[in-house]
Amino acid sequence: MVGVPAWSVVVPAKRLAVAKTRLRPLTDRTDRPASAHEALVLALLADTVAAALASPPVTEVVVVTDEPAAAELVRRLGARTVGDDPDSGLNAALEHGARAVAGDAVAALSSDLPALRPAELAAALSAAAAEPRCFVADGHGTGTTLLTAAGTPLRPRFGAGSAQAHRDDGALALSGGWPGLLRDVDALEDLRAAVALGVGPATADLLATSPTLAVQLGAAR
Ligand SMILES: Nc1nc2c(ncn2[C@@H]2O[C@H](COP(=O)(O)OP(=O)(O)OP(=O)(O)O)[C@@H](O)[C@H]2O)c(=O)[nH]1
Ligand SMILES: C=C(OP(=O)(O)O)C(=O)O
Repeated sequence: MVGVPAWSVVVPAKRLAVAKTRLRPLTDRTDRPASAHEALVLALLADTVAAALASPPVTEVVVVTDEPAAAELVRRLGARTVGDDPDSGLNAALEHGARAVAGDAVAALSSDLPALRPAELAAALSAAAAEPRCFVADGHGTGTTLLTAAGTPLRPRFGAGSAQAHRDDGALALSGGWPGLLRDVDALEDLRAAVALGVGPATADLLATSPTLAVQLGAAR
C-alpha cells in the first residue's frame, strides 16, 4: 500500500455477564462481585478504546458489542458501535466490524489492554503499513492483541493459539517496543503486570476507588 494509511480499529466486547471469566477469581473476592466485575471489564475497555482513539493514525474506532453499558461508554469516548452480528463468536464479530469501517486499512484490537499507549499503537500500525496482513502476539506469545489488514480482508483467527493461527494464515508477526500492546488482561497476574506498566485513567480510578479490589489484587501475591 502506498503512503501512510488511515486506520480503522475494530474492538470486540462481549456482554458483561459473560466477559472476562478468568478475572472472576479476583472480583469474586470483593464485597459486591457482580458490580465489581462489570466495572473492571468496562474500565479495561475504556482505557483500550481511549488509547486507540488518541493514536494519530487511527481515524475511527468501531466497537462490536451487544452490551448497552459498553456501547454507551465507548460512544461517550468517541467510538462508533455496531451490534454483535451474527452473534457467532469473536471472529464473526470482528468480520462484522471490519465490514462496517470506512477505509481499507483495518485493525482488530483486543479490548483488554489497559496499559496501551497511543504511541505504541501508532508504532505498530506504522510497522504494519508495509505489509498486507500483520499481527502482534500477546506477552505469552500464544494469543494475539492486534491483527491488521491493509487492502485485503482481515481474516481473523482469534481464539486459543491465535498467534500461530495468524502466522499459518500468512500474517507477518510484528515485534517492537510496545509493552502495553502486549499486555492483555486475561487473569490476575496480567492485571498486576499491566498495573506495573501503568494503566489508563479508567482502570487506575477504579483501583483507587475500590479498596477491596485493590486489596485483592495485592492480597493474592
Ligand atoms: N463482540 C464480541 N466480543 C467477543 C466475543 N468473544 C470474545 N469477545 C471479546 O474479545 C476479547 C478477547 O476475548 P477473551 O480475552 O477470550 O475474553 P473473554 O472471552 O471475555 O474472557 P474469558 O471468559 O476469561 O475467556 C474480549 O474483550 C471479549 O469481550 C464475541 O462473541 N463477541
Ligand atoms: C481470543 C484471544 O484472547 P485470549 O488468548 O486473551 O483469550 C486471542 O488471543 O486470540
